[in-house]
Amino acid sequence: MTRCAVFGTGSWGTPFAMILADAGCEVSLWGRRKELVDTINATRTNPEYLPGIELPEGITATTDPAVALAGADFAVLAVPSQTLRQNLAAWAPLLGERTVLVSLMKGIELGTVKRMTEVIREVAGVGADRVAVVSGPNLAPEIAKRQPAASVVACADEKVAQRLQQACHTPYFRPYTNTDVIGCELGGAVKNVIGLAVGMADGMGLGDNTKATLMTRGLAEITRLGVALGADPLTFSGLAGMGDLVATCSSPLSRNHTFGVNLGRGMTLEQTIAATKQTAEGVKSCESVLDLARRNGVEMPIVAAVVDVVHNGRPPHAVMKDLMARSAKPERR
Ligand SMILES: NC(=O)c1ccc[n+]([C@@H]2O[C@H](COP(=O)([O-])OP(=O)(O)OC[C@H]3O[C@@H](n4cnc5c(N)ncnc54)[C@H](O)[C@@H]3O)[C@@H](O)[C@H]2O)c1
Ligand SMILES: O=P(O)(O)OC[C@H](O)CO
Repeated sequence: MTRCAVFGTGSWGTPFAMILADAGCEVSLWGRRKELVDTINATRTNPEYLPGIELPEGITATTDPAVALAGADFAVLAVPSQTLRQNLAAWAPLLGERTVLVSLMKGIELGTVKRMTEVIREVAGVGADRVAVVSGPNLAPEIAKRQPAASVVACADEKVAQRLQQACHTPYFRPYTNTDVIGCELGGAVKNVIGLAVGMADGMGLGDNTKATLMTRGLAEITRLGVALGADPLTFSGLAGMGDLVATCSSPLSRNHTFGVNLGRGMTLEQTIAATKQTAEGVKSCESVLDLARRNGVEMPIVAAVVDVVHNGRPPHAVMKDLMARSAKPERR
């Protein structure tokens, strides 16, 4: 039987553990808080992140990373991106020689501008064939209700991607394989930033033309960055690109979208942060994405506008006006 360790008992780690268990894997779910771990084991629910959802029997929670990783074929990482490096440094010595590390995270590390698989390879000292990504339109509350969804499992080694695909394939979760790790990761990280921009437009009361414009030009920015970093441009018209962008930018379930709505309605950054209980990765990653783009000579005006609002305190309506005042251009260049 396939054994999986899932690190993170939050909004996505918990339903992903559910997917793996429903697909027939034995799952050990690591959490840092003993009270929550005990509650999960005692009640087979995670009342803090997935209230009202019964977890399958194949999941056992633990606070001990060594217990979680014992005999694990896959170690699935679902903690906030900016905490990965520090957490993984503690877990890496406990990894088996063949354990494949799977990133569910959609962020870019601040300062180093590294993708999560780059951080994983560096900290765990593993090759590209032992690192995979799962990314797609996967709003956790819908998956927890077992509503049909698809996703992409990407690994440089297609055979590894196929093994992971099998490990997380259920009647409600349909994973497709891809070998474009860079494209899948960038699609996930940058759509969060575009989700913030579309949320702001929503919050300002702007309509569907504005939102469609931000999404489409946002996808052009994602693709431009991806191509500069060696991704396959076709990845961005797939589930990890356009698919995830559509889900995030249109759903009130998206934390990034909701964060943007609150800013667009006139809440201050402090008020918005206080109102956000879970991880909205784009809030930090907008800065690292812009940094990554600048280091590679890629222009990302929507991402820059989001940074201006979120980190430089400019009002959303002012940055929207600036975006519209940019010089006229051909659609493709
Ligand atoms: N929620 C979704 O719908 C969804 C879907 C796809 C991908 N993701 C991605 O999954 C990743 C995790 O997001 P989430 O939605 O589960 O977030 P979350 O805020 O719901 O949960 C984060 C989990 O990490 C734990 N955590 C927080 N800080 C930590 C630290 N310093 N050390 C160790 N653990 C820590 C929290 O206790 C919690 O269990 C993000 O990168 C997100 O973009 C989320
Ligand atoms: O809630 P968000 O904004 O982190 O989005 C969740 C997922 O990434 C959607 O695929």
